[in-house]
Formats: sequence, structure tokens, C-alpha cells
Amino acid sequence: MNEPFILEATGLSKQFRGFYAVKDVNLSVRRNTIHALIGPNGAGKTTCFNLLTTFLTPTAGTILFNGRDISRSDPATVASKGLVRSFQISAVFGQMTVLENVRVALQRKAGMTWAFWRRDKSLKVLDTRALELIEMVGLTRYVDTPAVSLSYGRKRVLELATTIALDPEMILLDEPMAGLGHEDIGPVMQIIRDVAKGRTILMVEHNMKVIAELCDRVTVLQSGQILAEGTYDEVSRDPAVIEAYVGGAND
Ligand SMILES: Nc1ncnc2c1ncn2[C@@H]1O[C@H](COP(=O)(O)OP(=O)(O)OP(=O)(O)O)[C@@H](O)[C@H]1O
Repeated sequence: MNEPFILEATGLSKQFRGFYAVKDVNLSVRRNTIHALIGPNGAGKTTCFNLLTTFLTPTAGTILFNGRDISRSDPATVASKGLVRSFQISAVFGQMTVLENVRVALQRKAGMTWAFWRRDKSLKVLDTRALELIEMVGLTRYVDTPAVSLSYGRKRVLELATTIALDPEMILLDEPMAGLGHEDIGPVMQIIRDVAKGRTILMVEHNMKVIAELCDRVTVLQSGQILAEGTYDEVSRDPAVIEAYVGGAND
């Protein structure tokens, strides 16, 4: 696939009981970029994110992923096509160790979902890749730690490792920095940079420093509609964007 845009939403709208949470959004995400979706509280970011990951069905509009219409598809089908949503901690199995969690994700990718009964030897084949992924997210010290015992930040990067295990072409991140301690932000940013090599990332994020440093392109939503789009420098200087944030008492 060589089209410049991996994900293209056209006329995307979602109505809740007559109220438009997202209205006529046209969003194109360029392949192999990190793209941010931002906006003040209630702007429609989460709704938009849920539409793009097909957790919600649009009232109107289409979403093309690699040129195919996925707008009325389901998340599992979309994931199998290479568009995966990350940072859902519920996707991590608490009683399983870090290694086991990543191994299960690799098994899913390999289509061996029910292979837990297979000989240990065949499962060990997956361990090399699992350990690489664990190293990539900085959890090597915690390989044998049950996920439930990890700190919040480490659970989140473990979840990211299980997402990368599926080898998706595109990852949607829902507020990857939310709830992280100040000291975790730099390392998680570096992980996202590493993960983005050869992939496309779309993220909803509130931390403007993170967006400024990581994102190639930024789309600003307000009242369910696109207010501005451009580089971080462009949108952060846009008077309409400044007004939307100041008017909404956001910094
Ligand atoms: N299921 C729903 N039913 C009714 N209204 C909804 C529903 N989901 C969202 N909304 C409304 O749609 C609007 C956009 O909400 P959304 O959560 O998408 O915004 P957001 O930009 O993610 O906000 P925040 O940054 O505060 O999370 C809000 O006014 C919200 O109250």
C-alpha cells in the first residue's frame, strides 16, 4: 500500500440523542507519522477516537483504512487488518507475568490462541521476540513479575508491548501520558518514538509538551468540529485555537 494517507475519515459525524458530539469531521492521517488529536474538554476527541477504532458506529460519514471502508466494521476485524487501539489496561492479564502477557499477544498474532496446551518447546520459540518487545518498553527487570504487581506506568507500557506484539501498521493511543508520574513521561515518549518507526500513530493527548516534541501533525477539535490542523507550531499560534483553549479555561 503506497497511498500517502493510511486513515481517511470523511464527513464523520456522531449524534447522541440529537446532539452532535462529532460533526462532519474530515481527517486524513499520513502514513508513518505521529498525528495528534487535541481540543478542549468536551471537544469530541474521545468520540472521534471511538469512531476511528470502530468502538462506536458513526451516524454519518466513512472511514477508510488502507483504502478500505471500515466505518461499520468491528474492532476485532479492524485490528486484524492492522489498526489497533492501545492503552486499555484491561487488555493486560493481571495474574500472568510480563513475559506471559507478551507471549499470549504473540500467540494471538500467530493464530495460536488456544495453543497453551502445546509443548513448552514450541512456545519458547516466541520468547525471543517477547523478550525483545519487553526490552523495547524497558520492562526487562520485570519479566517474571505478575502484571498486577506493576506500577500504573509499567502496566501501560506492558499494554503497549502487547499491542506491538500484534505488529499493527497503525496504533491509536488514548492519552498515553495520563496518570503517569513526571519521571515516566520522557521514557514513555522515547518508547512511542521507537514504536512509531515504520508505523503510524494517532494519539489523543492533553500534554502539549509531549505533542510539541512527538507529533508531526496536530488536528484541533472544538465542539465536535475541526478548528485547525497543521504542525504544532502552526496550530499553537492560531488565534482560534488560543481562543478555544483560553475560552474554555484550559491551558
Ligand atoms: N454516550 C454519550 N451520550 C451523550 N453525550 C455524549 C456521549 N459521549 C459523549 N457525549 C458528549 O459529546 C461531547 C464530546 O464528548 P467527548 O467525550 O468526545 O469529548 P472529549 O474531547 O473527549 O472531552 P474530554 O477531554 O473532556 O475527555 C460532550 O459534550 C459529551 O458530553
